[in-house]
Amino acid sequence: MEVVPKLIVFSAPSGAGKTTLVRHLLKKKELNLAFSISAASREPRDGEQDGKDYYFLGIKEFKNRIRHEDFLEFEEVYRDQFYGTLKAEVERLWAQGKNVIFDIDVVGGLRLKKKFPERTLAIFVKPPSINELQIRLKKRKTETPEKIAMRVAKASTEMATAPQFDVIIKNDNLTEAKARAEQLVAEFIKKPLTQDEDE
Ligand SMILES: Nc1ncnc2c1ncn2[C@@H]1O[C@H](COP(=O)(O)OP(=O)(O)OP(=O)(O)O)[C@@H](O)[C@H]1O
Ligand SMILES: Nc1nc2c(ncn2[C@@H]2O[C@H](COP(=O)(O)O)[C@@H](O)[C@H]2O)c(=O)[nH]1
Repeated sequence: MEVVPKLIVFSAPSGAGKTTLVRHLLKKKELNLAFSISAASREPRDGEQDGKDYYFLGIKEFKNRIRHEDFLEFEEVYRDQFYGTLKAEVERLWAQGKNVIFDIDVVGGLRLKKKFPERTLAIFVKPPSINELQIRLKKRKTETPEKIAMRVAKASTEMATAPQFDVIIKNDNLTEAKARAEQLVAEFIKKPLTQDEDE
């Protein structure tokens, strides 16, 4: 039987802990995961590397790639800030036989689930509260107060999408959230696919 690589999607409002959980899972070699490096139109943060954290495209180049239909999904997540999954990126990782893990916004996450319903596990990361998101983003020190406000302003709409995901992981206690994520992903990866998909 052909082994079909899976898609593991982590979505949530900004500051909920997607990146933290994804980085934790990537250390678990037995899960055979590879990170889908998204394209982004924003500037890199201190310490972020092009081709590792994101493919940092300028806005012009990003729009050019949209016109060429290079994206599996893309979204203007915040005003003038585009993010997207390149078709070529997912194909590259599938060719290596890897299960692909995504850290993407809720709209993008649900789009991928719709495109690949059987082979995707769509996980929503739920923070304890919207106020806690603000506290975490302030502590992370990567965003200006204006950008934090913009991200938090979107959080309640994003929280409302949680029931559309396959599963919700509460991220109040990080140790427990990591353990739950590991358990869910390991189970899903082992599960045989029930049907072929028209992709
Ligand atoms: N359970 C937790 N308790 C306290 N702090 C946490 C917890 N989980 C993550 N954090 C911290 O909260 C901050 C936000 O986490 P992270 O960057 O993983 O969020 P994110 O959902 O990826 O956000 P973004 O969408 O902005 O990239 C980080 O500084 C991280 O260390
Ligand atoms: N729809 C998509 N959303 C994405 C993608 N890559 C990242 N993101 C999401 O954007 C926000 C902001 O990210 P940040 O790195 O600036 O904090 C966050 O929700 C990411 O998950 C993507 O390819 N498609």
